[in-house]
Order: sequence, then C-alpha cells, then structure tokens
Amino acid sequence: MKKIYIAGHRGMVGSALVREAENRGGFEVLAAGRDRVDLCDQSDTFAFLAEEKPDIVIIAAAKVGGIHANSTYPADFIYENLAIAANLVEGSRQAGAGRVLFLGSSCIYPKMAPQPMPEDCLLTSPLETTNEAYAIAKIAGLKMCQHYRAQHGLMYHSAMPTNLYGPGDNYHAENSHVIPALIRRFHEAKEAGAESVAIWGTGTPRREFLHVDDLAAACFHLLKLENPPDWVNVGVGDDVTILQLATLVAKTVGFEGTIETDPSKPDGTPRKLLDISRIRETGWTPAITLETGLAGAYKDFLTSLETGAARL
Ligand SMILES: NC(=O)C1=CN([C@@H]2O[C@H](COP(=O)(O)OP(=O)(O)OC[C@H]3O[C@@H](n4cnc5c(N)ncnc54)[C@H](OP(=O)(O)O)[C@@H]3O)[C@@H](O)[C@H]2O)C=CC1
Ligand SMILES: C[C@H]1O[C@H](OP(=O)(O)OP(=O)(O)OC[C@H]2O[C@@H](n3cnc4c(=O)[nH]c(N)nc43)[C@H](O)[C@@H]2O)[C@@H](O)[C@@H](O)C1=O
Repeated sequence: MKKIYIAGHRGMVGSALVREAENRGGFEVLAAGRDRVDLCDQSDTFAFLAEEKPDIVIIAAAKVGGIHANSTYPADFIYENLAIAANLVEGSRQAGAGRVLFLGSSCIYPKMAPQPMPEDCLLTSPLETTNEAYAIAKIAGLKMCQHYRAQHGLMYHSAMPTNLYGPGDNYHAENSHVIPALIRRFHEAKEAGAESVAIWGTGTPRREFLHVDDLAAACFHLLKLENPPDWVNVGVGDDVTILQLATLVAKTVGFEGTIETDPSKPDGTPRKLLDISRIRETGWTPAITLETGLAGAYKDFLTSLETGAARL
C-alpha cells in the first residue's frame, strides 16, 4: 500500500483529495495540520517528511484567495507560496518520495494569452497584475518539479486547475473567490429580503469553473500515468461571463431581486479559458456540470452554517 501525503488536507482541494483517496482505496493517507508541521518552515517540513517518508506527495497546501486577497496581500502570497513549494519539493526529494504532484493555477499564463490557453503559452508575455505574486510562486513550483524530474530522474509533475469551487470552500466576504462570495451574498440578500445585489466589476470577464471533486479525480488519474506531462491544464473547456454566473447563483439560491454591477471593483484578467486537450488525450474528462455543482455547493454552504463549520 502506498503512503500518500496530502499537504493542505483541511482545505477545499485537500479534503476532496482525501475523499477521493479513500474512495479509490489502496492508499495509506497521511494528513497533518499546521499544528504538526508549518510548511513555510524549512527545518520543520524537512524533519516531518524525513520521519514520515511518504511514497507520494500531493501539494494542495497554499495561501489561496480571490482577486481582492491576491492584490491586497501580494507579499504574503509570494513568500508563503514560494516557501511551501520549495520546502515540499526539496523535502520530498530528501525523504525519498518518488512521486510529487504540485498544484498550480490557470493564473500562471499571460494576461493576454491566446484563448483557450495551451500549456506552451507559459512565460510568453506579461502576467495579470492582480495575481502576479501568486502566479510567480506557482510558476516556480512547476519549474522546480520540471527541473527535479530532469536532473534527479524523479517523477515530479504538476496540474494547473482553473477556478475551483465546491464543498469546504472559503466564504469570507472579501478574501474568497467569486462563487463562494456570491453564494453567501445572494443567500444573505434572500434572508434579508433585499431588492438588489451588487457584484464586483463590470460582469463581463469570462471564467471557467471546475468542481473540486472533478479536480480530485483528475489528480489521481494523473498519478496513475507512467509518463505524465510536466504540467497539464485541468478545466472543463467552457466558460461563462461573471454576470451569467451571478444569474445562475441567484437562481440556485432562490434570490429573485435584481443584480447590479460595481465597476469600481477590479475585473482582473478578461478571460482565462484553459485548453484541456492534453489531459483529455490521457483519458480524463470532467463529469460535474456547473448547475449541478452549484446546487451541491449551496447545500454544503447551508450545512456548514448549521454546523458552525463554515469558513466565513
Ligand atoms: N480555490 C481555487 O479556486 C483554486 C485553487 N488552486 C490550488 O489548489 C490548492 C488548494 O487550494 P484550496 O483548497 O482552494 O485552498 P484552501 O485555502 O481551501 O486550503 C489550503 C490549505 O493549505 C494549508 N496551508 C496553507 N499554508 C500552510 C502552512 N504554512 N502550513 C501548513 N498548511 C498550510 C491550509 O491550512 P489551514 O487549514 O491551517 O489554513 C489549508 O488547509 C492550492 O495550491 C491552490 O493554489 C488552483 C486553482 C484554483
Ligand atoms: C483561482 C484564481 O482566483 C483569482 O483570480 P480571479 O479569477 O480573478 O478570481 P475571483 O474568483 O476572485 O474573481 C473572478 C471574477 O469575479 C468577479 N467578482 C464579482 N463579484 C465578486 C465577488 O464578490 N468576489 C470575488 N472574489 N470576485 C467577484 C471578479 O471581479 C473577477 O472578475 C486569482 O487571484 C488567483 O487566486 C487564481 O488563481
């Protein structure tokens, strides 16, 4: 049985990965919170990995947030994400882990990349400014895996997911991503009997949304490949405008008022649709539609409010 360390197992992605590992079976799952290991601390991380000696490591720990958090705390985003990537990749090598899967993000690609964005448009022109710090750290993590694979012959590789959503999301009013932010805002507006809800920006940017359970399935699919790409896009191959998304979230939540835009807030990158032909060629395809996924995410939000587990 392979021992798999899922770094960040309490997060939205990490908890989906733990569920997927348990459903598939055949893994001894190692999960350790910040109380056990601070992944920004090099000696702490090296000692933890040397003691536990996992066979496989999935790096789903990161400092994560939406457009506001990324542009407000760029120093935290670049430092913490560089430290986590460097400590886990080098610590895994020292501890003898034969396989590492690093999770990046679609924001690694240039702001004005061709759409849909193929893997090889990486580093061809400037990044979007609102998340440049985070993107640079994610590019460094991806490049570490690529170079460790080349120099050390280790099977270290990466997945670049598009915007994600699902159970266990962060519903913070300012620091969250757009889907959890809108679920909360429309829910609170419905409860308060409000007539209108404002969404950030112009409503015109386009985004692609992947359910976190689809991402978890893709990660375990990639871990089974004998010769995976150094990095591969993981998305659904389709996108919507933010206004279309807001209309869908309002319908899911049952909010019947009007939706207004707030152009004083940033739009971010105009479009970031991933080209997912490479992962499709390996035999993976997403299964959860946005409508179905949103219904489940709203249910999860209501349950987490009731149990007190919601990340507000
Ligand atoms: N959410 C999204 O839309 C997208 C996410 N991704 C990537 O997926 C991965 C997971 O994201 P997601 O699950 O959404 O994020 P979450 O914020 O939900 O989870 C991140 C996890 O990392 C842990 N963590 C952060 N810093 C440390 C540290 N110093 N030591 C130990 N643990 C730490 C957190 O621990 P604690 O619980 O203690 O805070 C948390 O459990 C990230 O790599 C992210 O870049 C990629 C594309 C889109
Ligand atoms: C996953 C990805 O996430 C971040 O990039 P982003 O795609 O810009 O993420 P976002 O979810 O915060 O916003 C998407 C769009 O939606 C609009 N929008 C409307 N109303 C709200 C709102 O209420 N909250 C938020 N957050 N956005 C809103 C918002 O103005 C923007 O146009 C990266 O920094 C980086 O972390 C990364 O990789």
